Amino acid sequence: MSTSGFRIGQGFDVHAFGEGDHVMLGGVRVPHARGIVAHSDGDVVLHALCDAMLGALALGDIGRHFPPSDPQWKGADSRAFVRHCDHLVRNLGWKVGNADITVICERPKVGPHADEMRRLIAFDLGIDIGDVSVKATTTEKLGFTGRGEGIAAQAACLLVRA
Ligand SMILES: Nc1ccn([C@@H]2O[C@H](COP(=O)(O)O)[C@@H](O)[C@H]2O)c(=O)n1
Ligand SMILES: C[C@@]1(CO)OP(=O)(O)OP(=O)(O)OC[C@H]1O
Repeated sequence: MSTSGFRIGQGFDVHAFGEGDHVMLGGVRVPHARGIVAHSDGDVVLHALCDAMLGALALGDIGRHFPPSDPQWKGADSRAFVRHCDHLVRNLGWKVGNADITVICERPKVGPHADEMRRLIAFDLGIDIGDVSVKATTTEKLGFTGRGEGIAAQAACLLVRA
């Protein structure tokens, strides 16, 4: 592995909408006309972030660390996945320097909840809220997100020496 002072990672996740009245996004319960189909709480923001953190150190992906076949993770709070990834990263001598996350959906509107997501993520990573960015975009009604069939998120993070 490189001995330089930085490692970069990126992650991407998609979940389908299903029955329910809310979606978990960045640890925040966001009211919505649909729920999420998933093994865990289906938080695409946190799943993309975990994959970015794991990817930065070539540690595999979220499904390797928390297999969807394992009943232990049924309905799991995805904040626990983030904290676990943070422990892994810190045990190897790194921490998240900053993270930048984009949520992709027509609805729900993410903007009103973005700062609370940033606060929770920064807390779980033990970093400053100014080092966590949460943004959103529609796909202008195109594709599966545009048709309101599901929601996606992508994340980039930079790891720095702890
Ligand atoms: N689910 C979403 C999608 C978008 N936003 C905010 O609206 C802005 C415009 O989105 P476009 O896709 O039309 O460019 C976007 O920059 C976000 O600020 C949102 O809050 N939630
Ligand atoms: C998070 C895990 C946990 O079992 O399951 P899901 O909630 O279905 O989410 P996914 O993004 O498909 O990632 C795989 C799994 O690690």
